[in-house]
Amino acid sequence: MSAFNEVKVFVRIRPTAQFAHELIEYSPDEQTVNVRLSKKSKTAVLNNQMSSWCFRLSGVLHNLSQEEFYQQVAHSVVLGALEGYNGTVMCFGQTGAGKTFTMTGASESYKQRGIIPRAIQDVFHEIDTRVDYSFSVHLSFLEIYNETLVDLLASVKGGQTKHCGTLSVVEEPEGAVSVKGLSLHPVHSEEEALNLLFEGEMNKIIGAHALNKNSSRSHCIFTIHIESRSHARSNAAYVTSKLNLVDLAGSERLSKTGSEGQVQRETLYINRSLSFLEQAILALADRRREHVPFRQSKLTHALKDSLGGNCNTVLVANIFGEAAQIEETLSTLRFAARMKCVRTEPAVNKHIDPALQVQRLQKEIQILKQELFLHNTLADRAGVMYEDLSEAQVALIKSEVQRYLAGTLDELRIESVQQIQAVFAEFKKAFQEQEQRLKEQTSQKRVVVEHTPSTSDAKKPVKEVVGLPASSHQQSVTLGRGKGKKVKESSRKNGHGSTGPGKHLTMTQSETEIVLPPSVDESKESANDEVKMSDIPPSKMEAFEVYKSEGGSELNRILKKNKSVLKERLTQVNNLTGNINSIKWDIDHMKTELQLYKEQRQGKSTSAVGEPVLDAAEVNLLMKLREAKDQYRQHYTELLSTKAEVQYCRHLVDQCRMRLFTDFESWYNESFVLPDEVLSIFKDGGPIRPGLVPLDNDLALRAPHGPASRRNSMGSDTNKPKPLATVTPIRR
Ligand SMILES: Nc1ncnc2c1ncn2[C@@H]1O[C@H](COP(=O)(O)OP(=O)(O)OP(=O)(O)O)[C@@H](O)[C@H]1O
Repeated sequence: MSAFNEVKVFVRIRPTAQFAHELIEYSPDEQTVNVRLSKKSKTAVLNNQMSSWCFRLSGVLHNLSQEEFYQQVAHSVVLGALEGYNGTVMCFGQTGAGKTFTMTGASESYKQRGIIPRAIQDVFHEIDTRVDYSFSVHLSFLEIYNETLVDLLASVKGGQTKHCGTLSVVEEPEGAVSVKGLSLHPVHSEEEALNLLFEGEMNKIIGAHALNKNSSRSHCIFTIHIESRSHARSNAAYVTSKLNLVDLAGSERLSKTGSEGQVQRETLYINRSLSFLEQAILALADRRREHVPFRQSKLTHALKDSLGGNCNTVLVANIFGEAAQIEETLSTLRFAARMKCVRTEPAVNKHIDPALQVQRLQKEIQILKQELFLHNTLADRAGVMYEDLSEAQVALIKSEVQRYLAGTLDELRIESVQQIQAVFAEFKKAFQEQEQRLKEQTSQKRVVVEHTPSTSDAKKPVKEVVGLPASSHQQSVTLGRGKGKKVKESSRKNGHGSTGPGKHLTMTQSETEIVLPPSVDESKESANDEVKMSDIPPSKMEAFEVYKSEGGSELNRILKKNKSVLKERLTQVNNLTGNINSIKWDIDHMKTELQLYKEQRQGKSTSAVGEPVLDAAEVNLLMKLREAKDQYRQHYTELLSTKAEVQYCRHLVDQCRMRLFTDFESWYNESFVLPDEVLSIFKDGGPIRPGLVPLDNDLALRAPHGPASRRNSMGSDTNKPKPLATVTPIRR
């Protein structure tokens, strides 16, 4: 079935010997009905221009047996219901046109049985063939009489109903509707279901009528509720559906039927509810309409999900074929044509059984745990636990986190997700406690006095004082632009008591005065400081220059010194390399010359013991060669040692630079970025302690000798050195 379906609309013409062929014509394709009203027609109330209508429908069914009619109209809807699609088959039309005959059939003949008994038979027949599924079927039978909901099976035992009292239509999630209080009767066979149908039929309200001696005076909705589950073991999903078989009360004209009293009252109700049904259909057919007035009557409300929901809907328009009824026939066909424009969106009603789903998931967890155990065993982590942590384990994690935050524990051992969660929970708790403490401290310490400046005060600078005695405000504070981010004490700015970069910044007015009672420490620290304020923090470049000349001057001096030592050592390396290469060249040259001497001497002068006799020039050359080799070794050793020094110097320069940057960042954040509340946490002490770190004199390159031992004391060198000049090794 497609995503969107048009409602299928069939016309059924009640057989008659006086069929008005001159007025009603249906085409051979059996999908079109033409209605003509001639001027001569007694009942014609329409003008000449509007005397002919053509209605295109899903089928015009005339002289069809009940079986043929069922197969064409209802069989596919019944099959859909067994698949999980809701279905509705509804008969509409004039009193006596054959709605009940179509829906229930003639009681005197089995062959003449209508859609409901055939649908029941179809359902149970299909259930028998679908052996892979288990089905449960329930029935309900609702009557709407004079806008009152009546349970036609209320008197039957064994029904299930969740609510007692008056029946009411209730809306369920996703646009479905149900009738609260309506009894649902489980049925296991066609016979059981038919018995309930007959029982309900007996309770229907029927009255004698001019056009029908057994006229239905109410709307009746017979519903087959189907639930099916696959026999596949682990399948927690199941589908449900409702098959609504609706026999509407007949539309009629009071004037025509001459009804009086009770029947007249019923007729008024019937006509009113059918008129609301038409309005709902009109709204549904017009796709631009957002609101559909379903709640105007019990009938439209009860049929809400059948008309505009996820349902396969079929309308049977029952008409007379006689000339006398042509106006009602026209009106029924108009309704049918509108209904054909309504679209529904059939969808299978899938559900998940929570109990089965839990069982399935538990089994899955079990398997996953086994797999995890196997994996951990193979990865040598067999001891890792995945169960909930015990109180003792939680307490241990808590103490470890506290030690970690206090800095007495370097690492937290994490082996499972449970642990991670517990650790994070502890972190969160610690953070919240700290925050709470902070709030309490702030509320105790801070007294904010809002001050609205008088006209005369408006142009004067207004003061903001942080932690200073009231008497010292005026001398100690100059104000920023008002919306300024921070006001910092200069002692914090430079970290070593000197004036920070605040002095470079613009000072203007603020509009509030905040007076704080001083703490002892704060008053001590700030009493002599001139506080300068700015609304925008200085650029980092600018601030860095200031920092290097003030708070970070000592570190900067050491860095510069280290750099110059490094430069000196690099020059030495380059000089030594040059020397070594030139000695090597000399050595090679001398070796070539000696080789020549050796060749010239070949077979000539030898001593008494057979050794070659060297001349003075050759001896001289040999001595020079030895000297050059000694020199080479000496320079080479020196080069190695200088290179080691270069490495070490480079390491220290990098460390100095890092330290300068880190300290600058802390100083910058404390001076311009971090809120006072955070800074006060640091002041009060605690595990977190960013900020200025005392200078470490070990970073100074006082005596760059013995590089190996110093390098060890500084830890491993992770920075890559620049390549130095290379030397050519000599063969010894
Ligand atoms: N297609 C048909 N073939 C044979 N008989 C029919 C057919 N349609 C209707 N009838 C007969 O017409 C009479 C009236 O039909 P029916 O009771 O079904 O009308 P109705 O539309 O339900 O009327 P009401 O709205 O008053 O209940 C019945 O006796 C019924 O057997």
